Amino acid sequence: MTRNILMKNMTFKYLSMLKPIFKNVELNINENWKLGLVGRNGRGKTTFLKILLNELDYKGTVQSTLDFKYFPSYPDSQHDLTALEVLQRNEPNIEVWKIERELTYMELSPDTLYKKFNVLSGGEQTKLLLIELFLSENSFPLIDEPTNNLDLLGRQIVGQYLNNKKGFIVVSHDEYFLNQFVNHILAINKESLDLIKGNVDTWKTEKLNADLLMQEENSKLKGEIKRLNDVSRQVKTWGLKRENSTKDASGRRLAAKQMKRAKAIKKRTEDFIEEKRGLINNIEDITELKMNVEQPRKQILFLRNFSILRDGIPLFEPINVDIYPSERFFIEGKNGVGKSTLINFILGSEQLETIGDYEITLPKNLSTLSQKNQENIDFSALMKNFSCKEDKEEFLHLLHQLGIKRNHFSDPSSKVWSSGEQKKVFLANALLGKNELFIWDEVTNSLDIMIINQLINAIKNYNPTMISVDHNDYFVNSIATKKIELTTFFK
Ligand SMILES: Nc1ncnc2c1ncn2[C@@H]1O[C@H](COP(=O)(O)OP(=O)(O)OP(=O)(O)O)[C@@H](O)[C@H]1O
Repeated sequence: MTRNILMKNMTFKYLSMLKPIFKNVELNINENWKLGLVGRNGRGKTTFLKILLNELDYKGTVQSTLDFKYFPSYPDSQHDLTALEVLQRNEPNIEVWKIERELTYMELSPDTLYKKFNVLSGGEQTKLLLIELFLSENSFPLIDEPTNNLDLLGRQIVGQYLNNKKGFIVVSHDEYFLNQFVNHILAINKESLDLIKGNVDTWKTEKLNADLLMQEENSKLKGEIKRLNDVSRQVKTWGLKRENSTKDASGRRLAAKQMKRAKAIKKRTEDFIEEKRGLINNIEDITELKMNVEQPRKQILFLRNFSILRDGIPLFEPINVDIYPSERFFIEGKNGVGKSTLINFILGSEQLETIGDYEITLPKNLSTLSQKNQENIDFSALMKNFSCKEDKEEFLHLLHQLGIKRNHFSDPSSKVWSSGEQKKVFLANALLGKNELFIWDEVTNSLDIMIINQLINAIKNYNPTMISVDHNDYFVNSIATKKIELTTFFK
């Protein structure tokens, strides 16, 4: 007998919020589905998973006998466990050969198991934690944004891995990744939830058609609202006129009747708007993002037969690179090949031994964005850091363009920000002021596809000079003018 997740009339609201994130949700999810959970930043994807894990106080019912397991669940770094110990923490009796088999599917070497988990790369840790989810047969994995530490190849391997499993929910903004394995989509829209059979493309086509219909419906609704408002105003004016011009009792009665009618029409208009609000608001809107860009005056980067040495050994095969103003240069290569190290070297933040020749001319006004999405942003410190009121205003304005409303920011420290919202704070910070060079490491991580599109349009419009690393193929191919693939020195 297959088991299900059954939601009935489920409503949930965080205390600090005015509106509920979920209202009267009715869902029936089958345990065998490979379900992609999608939706814009801050819509409530992680919240949905927390509801399934029974960590939040919702109204209504959520029934399931499934044993939910959440990703990522990193081990406490103080315990200094080996990868094998991490994988056996919930399944102490599992045989090692079974774990090794999973490692092969993930293209990890068996000796990874005997290394300390803490020293492994982000991509390796992700793969191991995903393997852990599927070790116990009865568990139902809830996988929250697994791609952040994975390069393109890693995303393909994990995609294939998940394709061979069944029964899980995955949250991701990477559509290519999801399309490798999902067979159902649950989309959190502005005002509704869509549950469909198919992959992200199926859902997008259906959503596009629904949006087109809704746009038509919307203009009809707006016309109807205008007509009702006009009628109500007209009847009120007549009533007022009559009230002022008549002295006899029957005239006054008629005037009072007309005023009553005007009020009734007004009430009807308001009820109508309230009833249709969901329809009117469900279409996604997006504003234009502005960038303040100046071109550097000189060549930025000159590398000849260049590589960085670690313990006297080149990290990657020597490279030759020239970067000129208005070029957008992307550094590619597998996890761990040295992309971030190269960026840190260019920025001068790490003193490293090198081979070959190099010349780096960094302009004065530099925008940087680092790979780590820092947890628990200290908002009060951030706000204090603004040297003037104008900067703070510009920052809030940029956040607004990225879809974070001012009232969301009124008491920022009282909230737990979603990963995408946190990323937007860093992005807004990186967009402040006029910049000549943008050095961005993994800007697209955690951002939803609409924000990525907004960023692509801004970059195409304002033509900034960039040096960047990113694993989102769509983003890179849309804006890169030059790319280099770093390859490991020892194959
Ligand atoms: N404990 C909390 N208290 C108040 N607000 C919260 C809390 N946790 C999350 N939120 C808010 O609830 C909303 C939904 O958050 P959630 O993390 O579920 O979004 P998400 O869809 O997973 O976003 P992302 O795509 O950015 O990861 C966000 O606006 C977030 O700021």
